[in-house]
Amino acid sequence: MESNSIVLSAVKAVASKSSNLSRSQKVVSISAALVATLTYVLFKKTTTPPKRLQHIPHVGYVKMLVAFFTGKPLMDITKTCIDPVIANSSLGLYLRPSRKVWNIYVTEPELAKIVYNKNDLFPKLDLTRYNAGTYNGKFSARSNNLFFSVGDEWKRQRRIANPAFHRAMPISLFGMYTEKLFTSIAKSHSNNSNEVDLGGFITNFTLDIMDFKFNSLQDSTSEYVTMYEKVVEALMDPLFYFFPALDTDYLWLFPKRQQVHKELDVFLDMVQEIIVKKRQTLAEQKKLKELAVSNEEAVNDVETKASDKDILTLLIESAGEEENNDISEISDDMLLSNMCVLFTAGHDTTTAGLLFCIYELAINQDIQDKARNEIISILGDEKSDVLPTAEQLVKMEYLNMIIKETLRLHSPVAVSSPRLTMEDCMLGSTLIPKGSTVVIDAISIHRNSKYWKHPDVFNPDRFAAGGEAEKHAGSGLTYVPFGSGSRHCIGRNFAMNEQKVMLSMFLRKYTWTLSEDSIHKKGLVTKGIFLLNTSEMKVVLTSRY
Ligand code: HEM
Repeated sequence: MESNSIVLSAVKAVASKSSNLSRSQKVVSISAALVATLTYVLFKKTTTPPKRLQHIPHVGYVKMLVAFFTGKPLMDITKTCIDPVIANSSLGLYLRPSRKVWNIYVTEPELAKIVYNKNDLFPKLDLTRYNAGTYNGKFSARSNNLFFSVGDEWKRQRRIANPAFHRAMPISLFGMYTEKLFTSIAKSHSNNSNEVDLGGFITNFTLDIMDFKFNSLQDSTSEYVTMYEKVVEALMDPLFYFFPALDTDYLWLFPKRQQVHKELDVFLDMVQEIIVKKRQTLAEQKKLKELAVSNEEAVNDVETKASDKDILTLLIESAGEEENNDISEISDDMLLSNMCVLFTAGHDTTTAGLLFCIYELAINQDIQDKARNEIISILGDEKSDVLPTAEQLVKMEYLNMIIKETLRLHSPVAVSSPRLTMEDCMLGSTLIPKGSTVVIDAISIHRNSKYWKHPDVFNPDRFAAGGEAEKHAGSGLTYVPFGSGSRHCIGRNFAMNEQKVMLSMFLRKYTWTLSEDSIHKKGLVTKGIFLLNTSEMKVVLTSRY
């Protein structure tokens, strides 16, 4: 029945039964009936997918919302709300509610390949307009950065950023910060206990790698770190994410949130200051280099080696090259916007990858031993830290398989950003109407038992040469932790190398098991819905030297 006729029949029903009531009683009854009916109609409208999508099975709106707001781990939500829907459909698609729309989620590798590869038919949805004025909109959901831009602006952003990610890899920087990580871990358990919560340490390690002069490994209570932690918490707040109007038009109702907005302004000013200082340093280095151009040694003194350069330096330098400009002419605002997006895209994801890996190695001691043996065969077993070289990293095949398997089983980016359907089209056997939003469900693809044998089991051998993963060729995209197509993760190699350096040094330095009172004793507990992470990783560490 149409909404109008529901309301009319409700009013008629009340009017017919209220002939004995006084006029004011009648007004009250009819108003109450109207409010109740309108609420029902609105509820029905919100919780039911639109007609044009009703041929695709959907997950329960209320069930999802409750799970979301009660902070249930994504795997629990997947098992209780999503898996049953997928199991009862052969389409390889299902619907899931998002803020104002129902997104189409893709679970079949063949269909994922079409969506990722046909960028003209399924471009990334411009999310910035949904976030205008919100906390996320001020922080990173802006049209002048690589992650959120679309169309020609995105092409320009990608061209600018490409050299920063592909020309040089800061391998020595990763090793240097791993040594700092060891020092700060050693300081923390001088009290004879070997139990360490690695959550905070790894977070600080990956923050320092972004080299915002956070110096979090030395001072985990530094102003930047404290501010940044608050920023992340505020970004992930489900209430304001789901109802962005509360973050803008109705912000006056939430004094605490207003305070959080003010804190963000201070944080952004601090990052801006870092950018200004970095620019000054680079400009001074450039002048010194010009002065010393005839003197080989002096040039080497002023120039930072590519393998030691942090991401901000690389970004400023490659932007300067692309614009064919002096570096002082690149917009500060564009750098700020990109640095903010790299905080979440590059830092949280890698932290999660490392922590999930440490968890899997803690509960699979045989795999930990085998990985350590490989590392020792490459880096030796001296009783001191060894910083691996790029050539040595290539030889760490088993460690590579472990990282890949971790990213399959616990993909930190659980789902892709939404894509917009530009024309009515078929995805497999299903009609996708123009204007629908499509999302790749990496978690479900990675656990699809049609392709992955015993998908819930951690088994790095899947990624051995000639192993299960290779046999999927021709089955579409069965493995998408870094996305695919033109908008695949630009930081993929950066993240893989960062993890390899840290884990190889960590395996040489320590053995570890999961702590008895770890929250993960019965299985990995994650937080987040789109980006997965964990707040705690308590392990018992034994130093090997
Ligand atoms: C384990 C670590 C990482 C994982 C699992 C990961 C995953 C992903 C995924 C799945 C996408 C594509 C999203 C989509 O298609 O909607 C993506 C995009 C992106 N990632 Fe990563 N990422 C990681 C590390 C990094 C690092 C270290 C950086 C930078 C320092 C980075 C920067 C980006 C950027 C800028 C994009 C957007 C690219 C574009 O749209 O052109 N990521 N990442």
